[in-house]
This record gives sequence, structure tokens and C-alpha cells, in this order.
Amino acid sequence: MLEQERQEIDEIDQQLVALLVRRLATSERIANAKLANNMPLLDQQREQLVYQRVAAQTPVDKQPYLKTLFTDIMLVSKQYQAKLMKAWQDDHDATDK
Ligand SMILES: C=C(O[C@@H]1C=C(C(=O)O)C=C[C@H]1O)C(=O)O
Repeated sequence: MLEQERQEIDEIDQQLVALLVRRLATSERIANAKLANNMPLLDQQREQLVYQRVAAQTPVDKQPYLKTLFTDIMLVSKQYQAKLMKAWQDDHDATDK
């Protein structure tokens, strides 16, 4: 009964996982550039642009759900960047001593 739809969800999830892994890898490169250039991790202006772009691509009835999803996606992205930047900074401090 639900097999076809569940198979479609599985296929979509497979694509989402690959894209989310790629997004995190890109976020890692951004974290590296921020540390090298003494820039803050958080960029609220950029996040507002992301929300605007997502909303423009989303049917109105689904916009609140996509907003929640992207809040979480960017939260995880920032958590990952914070972990990486701390580890790189700790390494750097250790080699300075
Ligand atoms: C990835 C970045 O770092 C943070 C995470 C963002 C994201 O995951 O889209 C956006 C802005 C920043 O708060 C960035 O600055 O582009």
C-alpha cells in the first residue's frame, strides 16, 4: 500500500544525505577561511539571505516547515564549524608553546 511512496522517500533521503554531507564539507572550508582571516563564525546577514532564497523557492504552505528545517541545518553547520575551529585553534596554541 505504502511501498511506492516509501521507496520514493528512501530515494529522496539518499539524495538529501549526499547533499547534506556536501553542505557540511563546504561549511568546513568556510570555517577554515574564517579562522585564517580572523572572521566570526556567526554571520546573521548571510543566514537571512539563505532564509529568503529558500522561501522564494518554496510553495507558501510549506514555507514554515522549510524555515524550521533550515534553522536546524544552519545550527548543525555552526556546531560543526565551532568544533572544528576550536580543534584547529587548540592545535595552533599547542604548537605555539
Ligand atoms: C557557513 C557559514 O557559517 C554560518 C553557517 C551558515 C550556513 O550553514 O549556511 C550561514 C552563516 C553562518 O552563520 C557562512 O558564513 O557562510
